[in-house]
Amino acid sequence: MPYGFARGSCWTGGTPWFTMNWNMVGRKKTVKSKYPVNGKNNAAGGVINKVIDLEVLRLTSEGMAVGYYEGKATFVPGLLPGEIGQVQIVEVKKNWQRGKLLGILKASADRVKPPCSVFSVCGGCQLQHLKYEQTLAWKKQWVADALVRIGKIPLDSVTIQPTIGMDDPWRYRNKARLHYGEQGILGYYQEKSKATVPFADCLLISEEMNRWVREAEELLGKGDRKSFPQLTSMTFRENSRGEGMLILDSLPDTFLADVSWPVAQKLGEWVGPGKEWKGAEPAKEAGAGLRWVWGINSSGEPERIAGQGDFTEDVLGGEFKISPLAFLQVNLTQTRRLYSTVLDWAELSTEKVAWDLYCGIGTITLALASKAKKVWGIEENPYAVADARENARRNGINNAEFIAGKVEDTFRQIIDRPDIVVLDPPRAGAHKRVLDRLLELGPDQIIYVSCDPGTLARDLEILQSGGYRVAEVQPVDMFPWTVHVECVVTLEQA
Ligand SMILES: C[S@@+](CC[C@H](N)C(=O)[O-])C[C@H]1O[C@@H](n2cnc3c(N)ncnc32)[C@H](O)[C@@H]1O
Repeated sequence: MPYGFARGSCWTGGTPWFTMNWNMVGRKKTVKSKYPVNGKNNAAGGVINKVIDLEVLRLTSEGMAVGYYEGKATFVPGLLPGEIGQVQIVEVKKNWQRGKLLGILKASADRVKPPCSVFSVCGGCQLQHLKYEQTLAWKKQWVADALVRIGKIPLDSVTIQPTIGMDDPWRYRNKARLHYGEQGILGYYQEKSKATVPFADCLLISEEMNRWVREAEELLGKGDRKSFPQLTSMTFRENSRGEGMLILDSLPDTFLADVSWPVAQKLGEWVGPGKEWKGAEPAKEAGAGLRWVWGINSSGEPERIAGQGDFTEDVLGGEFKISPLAFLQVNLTQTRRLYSTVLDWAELSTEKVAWDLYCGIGTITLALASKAKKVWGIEENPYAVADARENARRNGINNAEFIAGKVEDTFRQIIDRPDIVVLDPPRAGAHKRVLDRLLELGPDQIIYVSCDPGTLARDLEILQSGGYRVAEVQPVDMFPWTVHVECVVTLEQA
């Protein structure tokens, strides 16, 4: 799914740092090691159920505490560096073992009480037990470790800035994906599990979005869900004006063919009609509140169920239309800081051509276009490309051109050589063909935006081996209280 609540770990996570190698952030080999849940294997020299005292040295990239017991790396959730915990061993492997925390014997001065009542079971946040400033320091360190260990980039050759944090790091998410649990209750998934965690108030989303979740449960869950049992999950999005969009996943074809008319009518009454539903109430006045309901049909296409007009967001002074399946960064406050860093670092002039690869709805593209001679954007999601073209029109930009398709398959359609390339790939990083092409073309500057330090470092090593120098790295806390971190990196010809 191209949208959803950022769950659990980054994809390099789960593997202890000491066993990480290039392949583990490579393109072919998928890392499956995710601390298996049953602990039957004790053929590796450890003792299942043994209770030990463990001193924690550091956190893994998944936020898991790690210390050594009799020379064996031991992983435990819930502890912090410097702490000593009483731990029961639940799984033993040749090189590592996993434990369950029984109690904290020595607490860190950086420990805080997690404000969320379901923090210990929900897979959404991993760091609510650590002081916010320390989470920022830990994220900078995680980026530095990845650059050194995976990217082979000497730390004395690059400036890594402190992580840009938030003044108020709560209720920042503009999107949440919920799953049905027992009795039609909506919740997030638990860490590494499909079991749902119901919640009364998720502190990462607005109070308003929390209310929509509860209303959706009433309308679509507890009562009417049996009219469309295939509906297993849904996504809410909210813009900075407090307007909301609900996207229902995997609708049975019959839903859109009116069989579930009572449900559709309820949705129409909730947000105002979109389709010409029989007997629907007139559309509500525009304004804050849930305004749109879309369904994803069995072909994976979005269909409007209720609400009129477009879901839009204001980014750096521009107005952007966002289709239900198009990507938008989940934290608008930090997105503005991220994009401002890109714009500050981009050495652009009206003589220069820029490429914006993996451009989404064209947010970065259009910001670059106002300073450049011409900007080319490439994006594979057809709905996002249509939005990008519409967004250029709405914002009066006529020097940006968009290509629909995978970057690795379409970059040769761009007829202008770039002076500067911005790339913002998904978590898996850039395709090797894309990096090779950049090395062939040799733009003066490459700005790499990434949400995964592991794949970022892997790709930076390739660019560095091909003649670029990593000049500066700016981590941005796009996902407070989680182990995720966003980075902007500028590279110049060595
Ligand atoms: C991290 S988002 C960045 C989007 C945009 N730069 C922004 O800030 O909103 C990555 C984008 O790359 C797109 N994408 C993923 N794989 C792609 C590929 N191989 N070629 C082109 N676009 C791709 C996704 O659809 C998504 O819109």
